[in-house]
Amino acid sequence: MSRILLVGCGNMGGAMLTGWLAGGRAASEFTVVDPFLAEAPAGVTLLREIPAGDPFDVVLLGFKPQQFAEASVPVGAAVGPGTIVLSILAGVDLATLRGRFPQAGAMVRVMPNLAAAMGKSPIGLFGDGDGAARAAVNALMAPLGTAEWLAGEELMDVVTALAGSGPAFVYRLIDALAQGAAALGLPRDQADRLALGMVEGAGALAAASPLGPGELADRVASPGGTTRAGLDVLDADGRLARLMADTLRAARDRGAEMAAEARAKS
Ligand SMILES: NC(=O)C1=CN([C@@H]2O[C@H](COP(=O)(O)OP(=O)(O)OC[C@H]3O[C@@H](n4cnc5c(N)ncnc54)[C@H](OP(=O)(O)O)[C@@H]3O)[C@@H](O)[C@H]2O)C=CC1
Ligand SMILES: O=C(O)[C@@H]1CCC=N1
Repeated sequence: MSRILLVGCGNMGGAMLTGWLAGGRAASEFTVVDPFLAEAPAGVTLLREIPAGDPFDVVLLGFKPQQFAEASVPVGAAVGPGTIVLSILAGVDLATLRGRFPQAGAMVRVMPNLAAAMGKSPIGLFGDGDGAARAAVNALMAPLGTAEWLAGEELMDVVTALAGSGPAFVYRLIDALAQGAAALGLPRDQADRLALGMVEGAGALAAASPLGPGELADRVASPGGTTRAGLDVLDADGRLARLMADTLRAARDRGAEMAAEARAKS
């Protein structure tokens, strides 16, 4: 039984809370501080300000990076030498976070996505603290998905682009597939259903298969068939690969800019 404080419980903090509760953690372990959140799940304490009293075991920073300079100040009162502070803030680097919470037992950057609510999020981790703190973070992340510690902090912005922002890129792809099918005459609602079902099944199959995505694509493509004709369009001049590389680079670079903005303000 831990005392866990969520500071900012919007889309992402809320998804993590949902995942933890669905994974069996007791609601009574959680306190949420959020200025306007109308209600918290049953049994979770909802407050408007950081409470006085003993430091929490875990504090999750769940507000936006642009709010860091102001929102992080009162949080210090909830952090002691035994506290693990987790930050899901895109960009904001470990040194900036540490500067604000020098007393924390461990400071760990966490990059999940909204599928944490279903226990299906990839999660990038980078931080300090000892082996016991790392083990505690691993246990905390387990109900939310698959966590991986990163070898260097510079990789955090890449993982943010891939694992954190990635769902939005996939949603755009699903939409574009449906739009393309609709342009070829399929009713739009039917195109939406089929595109989503196809992506769901393809993802599940890839996750269950020992084959990599390249090999799986080749299995779909019969020689001289329809798939090869489509793949030839995606692959011409590395079109899709270049588009994805540009997309991830833009997201990665924005993370670095946000880190600089937070550094300058704190
Ligand atoms: N959305 C996503 O898919 C992902 C987001 N992230 C990260 O998660 C964080 C939150 O993003 P997201 O959930 O999308 O944003 P939201 O705006 O949905 O959530 C932020 C929450 O923090 C609250 N808040 C604002 N100021 C304070 C304060 N001073 N103290 C406590 N709470 C405060 C907000 O309240 P109010 O709305 O009233 O201002 C809001 O409920 C960001 O740092 C982002 O980088 C990381 C991975 C994925
Ligand atoms: O868009 C953002 O900045 C956040 C971080 C990753 C997903 N959402």
